[in-house]
Amino acid sequence: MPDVRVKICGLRDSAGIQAAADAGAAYVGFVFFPKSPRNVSIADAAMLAVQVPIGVAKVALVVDANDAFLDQLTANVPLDMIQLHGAETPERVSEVRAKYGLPVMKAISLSSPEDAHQIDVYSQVADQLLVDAKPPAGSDLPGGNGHEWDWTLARRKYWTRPWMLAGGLTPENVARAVDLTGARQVDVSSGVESAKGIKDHELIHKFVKAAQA
Ligand SMILES: O=C(O)c1ccccc1N[C@@H]1O[C@H](COP(=O)(O)O)[C@@H](O)[C@H]1O
Repeated sequence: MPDVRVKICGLRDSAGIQAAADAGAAYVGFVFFPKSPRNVSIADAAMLAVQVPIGVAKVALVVDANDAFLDQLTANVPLDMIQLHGAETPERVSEVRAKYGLPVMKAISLSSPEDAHQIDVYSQVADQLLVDAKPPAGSDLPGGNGHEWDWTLARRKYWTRPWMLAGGLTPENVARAVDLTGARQVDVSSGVESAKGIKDHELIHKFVKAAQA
């Protein structure tokens, strides 16, 4: 069985990128959402993206971004994937995919078995899915809240698109989450931070090791 592929999201500096790559991450994520403590500017991301080693995919996370922003982003930052983490409709997913010629990963939050219907809908249009927690009440962020959820909703699902498990994962619980769900890809942000927006390199290493144990 190949290793579980890990995405370290919300990187903001060269050292964090190096730590993720050294640990064996398959993806690194840059967050473009001003309300997030992990927000990066297009200029900073352009500088960071060229430092990402070949073989590690660079993912831009955006939330209901318009074309003007995506035009600027894709013109300036060499990317491998766009992650849509807002309320983008299936039509918008198709549009972004066609216009920018990059694979699109659509985030879907699950809090009940009925939400799984969204998986079928977005599987028709997205290249990958990211299955995440519903944000806790009062949060300004649609993701990145470190909120553990009922992973049994994603238990042993043979969805037709590649998918990533996210939401409240940590070095301590990721092995259990992988075991429970059968996820072959996992995504983390808060669980590898020492404070909001500050990545901890040791936690990054521990997380990748635990995910692949
Ligand atoms: O990380 C953020 O700040 C963020 C902001 C807006 C939308 C999504 C965001 N993060 C994504 O959510 C998952 C789960 O985060 P966590 O591990 O529970 O903190 C993260 O991996 C990002 O893909």
